[in-house]
Amino acid sequence: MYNPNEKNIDLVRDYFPSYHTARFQDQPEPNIAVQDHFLQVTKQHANELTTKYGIKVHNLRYGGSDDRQLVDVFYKDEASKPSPLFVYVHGGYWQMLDKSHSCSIVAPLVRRGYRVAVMDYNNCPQVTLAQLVEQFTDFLIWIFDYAEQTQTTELSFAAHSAGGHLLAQLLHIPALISEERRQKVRFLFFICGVYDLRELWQLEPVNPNNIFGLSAESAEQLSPMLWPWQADSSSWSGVQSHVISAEYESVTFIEQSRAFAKKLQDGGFNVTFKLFDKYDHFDIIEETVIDNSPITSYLLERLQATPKAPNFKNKIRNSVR
Ligand SMILES: N[C@@H](CC(=O)c1ccccc1NC=O)C(=O)O
Repeated sequence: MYNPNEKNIDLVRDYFPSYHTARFQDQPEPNIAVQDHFLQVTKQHANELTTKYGIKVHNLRYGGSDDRQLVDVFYKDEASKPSPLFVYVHGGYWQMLDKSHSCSIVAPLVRRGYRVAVMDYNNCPQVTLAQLVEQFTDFLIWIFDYAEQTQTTELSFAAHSAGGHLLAQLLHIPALISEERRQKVRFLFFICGVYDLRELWQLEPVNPNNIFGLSAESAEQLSPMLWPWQADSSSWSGVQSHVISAEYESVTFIEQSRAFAKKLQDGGFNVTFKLFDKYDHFDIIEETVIDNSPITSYLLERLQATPKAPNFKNKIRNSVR
């Protein structure tokens, strides 16, 4: 947990998920091997969507003109058929990875009738973290517009690592998303995220030359862990959040997820916390490509539960009157 008096020399290690894998222990540098493997297999998953599985894709743009404010929407039949939409936000400490490493989850969901939007964003230092967060909120507005235009029945989001920090914006910004739009949202999956920037922004290996453009003050302002969550949770009562962590993560990462879930819960949100055995920061995403892996089974079981009845609360209230 955040402790300004902590002089732990291993703090950097705590903020480098690759050091906590239990795989590749026969390699000279397991932390390098695990990241290389992640890049290689996730890229393969992306390539196979069109070449092996015949999944179609629309390449769209949510902002900018020649930068990375891009979204790929994957689908089986028609892009605008009434269907649920699932959005994936990748991680990479706001400075690495792109949508070509972010498609592992696509095939299992498209097979089940989902459209899956994989979004890209400008990384630091091209933008500061504050600018990136602003561009991410542009994306959120865009995706709700898109959902309306394409007969989306319901909307769910998953985000990995630094992407979880970005996704927290959805629940936070008052009036960003209207009541009516909020009712379209069903599930948020926060997978191995970071929610407190107070330590990490000061670590040179994580934030070299302060490419995030943060100060002590802005790091606090941009930390979901410190936001006043009570403010508008009632308008999100139809949304279920699942905060997920993994056994082979640092204690710091596991505790950030646990504490974030607690914050949401104390703020009145519907939330669960789950710690997956055996996964590390990377294979928990790699295995989303497998239909019956523990992580995909978990996601599908929740996504495929009975849809919520519209205005369910009102109906109950009316019936007891
Ligand atoms: N350099 C980091 C890499 C990293 O943090 C990372 C890699 C892929 C996906 C997410 C990551 N972390 C947070 O977004 C490490 O060694 O673990």
